[in-house]
Amino acid sequence: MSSRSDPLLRVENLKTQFFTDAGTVRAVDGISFEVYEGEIVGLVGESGAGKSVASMSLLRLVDSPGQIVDGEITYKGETIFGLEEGPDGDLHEREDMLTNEEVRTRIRGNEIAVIFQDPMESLNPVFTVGSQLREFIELNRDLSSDEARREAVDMLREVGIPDPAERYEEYPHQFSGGMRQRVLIAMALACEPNLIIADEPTTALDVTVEGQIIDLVDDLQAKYGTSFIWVTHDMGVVAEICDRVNVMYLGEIVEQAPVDELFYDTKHPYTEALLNSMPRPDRTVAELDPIRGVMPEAINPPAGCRFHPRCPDAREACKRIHPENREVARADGQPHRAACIKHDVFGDEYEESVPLEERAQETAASATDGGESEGSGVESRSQSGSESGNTSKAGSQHGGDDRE
Ligand SMILES: Nc1ncnc2c1ncn2[C@@H]1O[C@H](COP(=O)(O)OP(=O)(O)OP(=O)(O)O)[C@@H](O)[C@H]1O
Ligand code: NI
Repeated sequence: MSSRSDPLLRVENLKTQFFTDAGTVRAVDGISFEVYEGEIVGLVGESGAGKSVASMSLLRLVDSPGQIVDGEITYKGETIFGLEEGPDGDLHEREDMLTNEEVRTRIRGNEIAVIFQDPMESLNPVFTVGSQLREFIELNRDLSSDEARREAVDMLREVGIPDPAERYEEYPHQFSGGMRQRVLIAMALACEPNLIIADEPTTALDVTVEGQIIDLVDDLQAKYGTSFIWVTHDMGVVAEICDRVNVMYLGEIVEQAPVDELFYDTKHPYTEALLNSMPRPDRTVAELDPIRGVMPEAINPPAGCRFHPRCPDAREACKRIHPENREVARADGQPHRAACIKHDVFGDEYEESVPLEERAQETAASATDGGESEGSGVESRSQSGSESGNTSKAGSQHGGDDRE
């Protein structure tokens, strides 16, 4: 991995929302992360966590009713997205922000390419695979048609398509799912981008083919030094391919660490739960421990820590303190960040707080007792008026609607 100079891509406090009839969906709610040259950065989390919306936001590909409402996206020092406060006090797009035209012609494809889960959405069924690849190269790379054709065949070979000159003449439906995904990788690589965003590119494939594609990406990454953002819900894939990982939950990054750290020194209970629910060769299916409950809607996230209703470690304080992401450890000179108040850097409110599970049991016990006291509930109420950590608006807006 390259040295930690300037990151290739820097995302700061990115927020993307959908304005729907049912309300505002806070799909991406203040995430920050970096991608350095030559590294594969994972974006992992359950369905609905905001991984795809985050990825699309990076290229300003979010469609109405969606909109990036805050934050900054910088690529090689250029502002893909940025806001500043105007004289009227409102936020405006910054002057140095690239225009739509600039993003489309200079950034997309050439600098940052995208690979999606479903290749059929990106390939046109009525043209041959080769002609589509050739045209793409021709358009983006100032090559003659013949040169582009040669390049296209080379690229097909490069991504492991056997008999590339013959397969060049075939249509997308004549390719298997794995082969089509290889074509998309060829297309993404064709303009020699510095960064490829891959959104669950192997999810629809069977495990063997998935493994082959991952090996291919690993090889190509080593050869071309391309950086990747790899979106997946699968911790196994993360372990295989990523250098650093961002774990997303309900629009937020709750843990951020180099991959080995994430697995062997897990700092966030959600990451822990994801790891425990992952099939592993050393465990039987019966030992799998699915994450309890389902992720709530991004339209009305729980107050406090968004994971607290499902968290085995949750305490009373977790219901009201919305923890931002803080550095809780360092690994090989890199930060290990987590958004969980059980860590010392968040102070001792967690330590002093009553575990939620215990409280529930006590309340149940005192109820059957005839309820002679309010039990530990009293204690929790005396802790009101918190000051720390409440930077989020979520707390006040949705306070208490998740109590029961
Ligand atoms: N066009 C849209 N209109 C309204 N809400 C949307 C739209 N697109 C996405 N969302 C919402 O944004 C949130 C994040 O969705 P996103 O697709 O980013 O999740 P994801 O992590 O990629 O999940 P998956 O693993 O299923 O792909 C979800 O609550 C989703 O319902
Ligand atoms: Ni997605």
